[in-house]
Amino acid sequence: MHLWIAQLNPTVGSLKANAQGILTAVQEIRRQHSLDLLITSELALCGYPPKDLLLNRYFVEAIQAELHYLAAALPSDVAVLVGTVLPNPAAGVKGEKPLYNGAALLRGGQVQQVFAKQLLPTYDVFDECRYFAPGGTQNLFTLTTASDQLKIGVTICEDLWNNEQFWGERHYQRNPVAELVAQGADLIVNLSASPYCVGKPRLRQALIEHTARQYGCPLIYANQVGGNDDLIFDGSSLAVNRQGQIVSQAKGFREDLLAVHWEGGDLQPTAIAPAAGSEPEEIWQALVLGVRDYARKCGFQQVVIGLSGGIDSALVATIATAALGKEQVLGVLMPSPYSSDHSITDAKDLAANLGIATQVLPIAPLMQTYSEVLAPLFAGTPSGVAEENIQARIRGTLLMAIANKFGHLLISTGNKSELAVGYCTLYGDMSGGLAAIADVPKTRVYELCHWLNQQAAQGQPIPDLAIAGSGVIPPHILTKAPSAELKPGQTDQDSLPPYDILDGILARMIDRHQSDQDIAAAGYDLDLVQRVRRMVQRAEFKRQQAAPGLKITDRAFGSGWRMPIAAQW
Ligand SMILES: Nc1ncnc2c1ncn2[C@@H]1O[C@H](COP(=O)(O)OP(=O)(O)OC[C@H]2O[C@@H]([n+]3cccc(C(=O)O)c3)[C@H](O)[C@@H]2O)[C@@H](O)[C@H]1O
Ligand SMILES: Nc1ncnc2c1ncn2[C@@H]1O[C@H](COP(=O)(O)OP(=O)(O)OP(=O)(O)O)[C@@H](O)[C@H]1O
Ligand SMILES: NC(=O)CC[C@H](N)C(=O)O
Repeated sequence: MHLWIAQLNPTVGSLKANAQGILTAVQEIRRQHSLDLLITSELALCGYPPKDLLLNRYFVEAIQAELHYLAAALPSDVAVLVGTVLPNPAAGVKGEKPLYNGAALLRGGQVQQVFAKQLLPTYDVFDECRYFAPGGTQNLFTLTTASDQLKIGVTICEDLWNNEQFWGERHYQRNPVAELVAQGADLIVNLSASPYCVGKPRLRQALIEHTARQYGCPLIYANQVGGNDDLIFDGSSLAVNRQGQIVSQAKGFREDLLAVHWEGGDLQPTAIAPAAGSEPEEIWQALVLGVRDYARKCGFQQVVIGLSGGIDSALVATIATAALGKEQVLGVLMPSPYSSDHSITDAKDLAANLGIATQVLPIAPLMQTYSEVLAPLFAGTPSGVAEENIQARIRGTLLMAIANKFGHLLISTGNKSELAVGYCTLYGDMSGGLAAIADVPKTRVYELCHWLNQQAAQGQPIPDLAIAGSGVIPPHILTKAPSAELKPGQTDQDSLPPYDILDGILARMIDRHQSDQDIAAAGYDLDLVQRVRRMVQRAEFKRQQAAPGLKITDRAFGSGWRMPIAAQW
């Protein structure tokens, strides 16, 4: 039997385009191959996550209409299992939610059978209990072709994740995979929308291999690809046989159509994508996809970035160049009287390497005007953070003026370490529509830049990036001390602990939820840990006004981070 995975990049809400994508996939496969069943990702018709669009009755009705249109438009001899929202017939009874997160089997011009997700993730970035009711247990169907008959068990993303043997603990009462195997499934399929974070593709693969081995049941895993707001979906769909060996594997971070072949009672080897790259390569691909899709799906072609000659803006400009093309990126250099000479030369060297256009807008006259206007009010006070922040705010205003004038998207450059402790200026360097590296700790920023330069030096390809100059990040950007250059001789380490120490503390505090004592026990100074926690808590008001940031870690300051602001704990 010829089973296929459609690893597609839906835009949330673009129902017609998403349905057309599925139809085109069917046509493309059928031009050269046989196709018995096509499996899409979770909520492929409306895109994942649709969030509160689901509270709109007309949106839900439009999805149903599109589902029936798609069923009618498909060739009648092909079966398609499409991820979609379904009405819950028991809506309203004892407070039941009105919808299921489900899948519809389209065959013979109609919706032949429907299946509902049973385990609804409601943690981190997921909020499915807000919209959906958990499904029942009727999730099997039989696929019959001239040569074979196959009992297929349908699961949707989280349904696969409650594996007590794999995790060493149980997360839900029910285990949909075990139930389907007990009901006689020959094969489990999983329609997923599983967002990326560092290490997630490997974790998923291990879970899938383990599950297939544990139940002696082959498994097909179809994941969404693409960026949707803060989330990046890596795809990395795959199929494993009953021994848990990979038989088909799709590309990561790209759309792909993947053949999965069933014969002799098991899945047989077909297409294996090249092995996953290194961790920096994976993060690089995620960020490039995240920036590209955010811009594309919001309707932007060009972006503007403030280039300080520092490492953060250098990395962001490089990501944007790979995401959108060098002609689509404008770097703006805005020296102040406190800017070092190298802030200009390093930024220009970077722009030459990337082949992007630059503009220089000196900000001294504006600083002077601000100072004169504020002089009567500020008279007799020492110059301090307020004056320093004016520089950042002048730059933010100029960048937003350019964004407005030319219809560009302003990409802000703050990293996770700064955002965590509030080392950034509201309405200043925090201005912008997308915070590309907001979930990348400063030490990772360095690691990514070193990786880029290493790839270039060794003549190794960097996915999506064609370098115009001799290298990528000018070496001086990597070696100089990080500085906001808001007053003479300033460095980040005047206000913050060294970044390797700060990031070590932050990873334990934020990603791993450790107490100050736990962190101190790992070798960090308790006073410093407590100071960092205070900074993190105090900066919540800034984070809640920040542009959305692309999630690449286990715990990002985005939709999965919900902290009070006016709180003291
Ligand atoms: N809970 C709360 N809710 C709402 N608003 C609150 C607030 N707490 C303070 N505020 C307000 O926020 C103001 C403070 O925030 P803000 O004006 O942003 O400024 P602030 O945090 O005081 O200063 C910015 C810091 O970031 C550093 N910086 C700036 C720019 C770039 C970089 C870099 O390296 O990239 C570093 C800079 O050197 C300075 O240490 C307060 O004056 C107050 O008005
Ligand atoms: N002289 C400048 N010209 C243009 N943009 C600037 C300039 N200084 C700061 N910016 C913008 O403000 C952001 C914050 O920069 P700042 O130098 O204060 O801190 P940083 O976190 O070390 O960032 P970077 O490593 O990019 O310098 C920069 O990334 C850049 O987008
Ligand atoms: N959409 C989902 O159900 C995703 C939940 C799942 N644990 C994941 O991240 O892969």
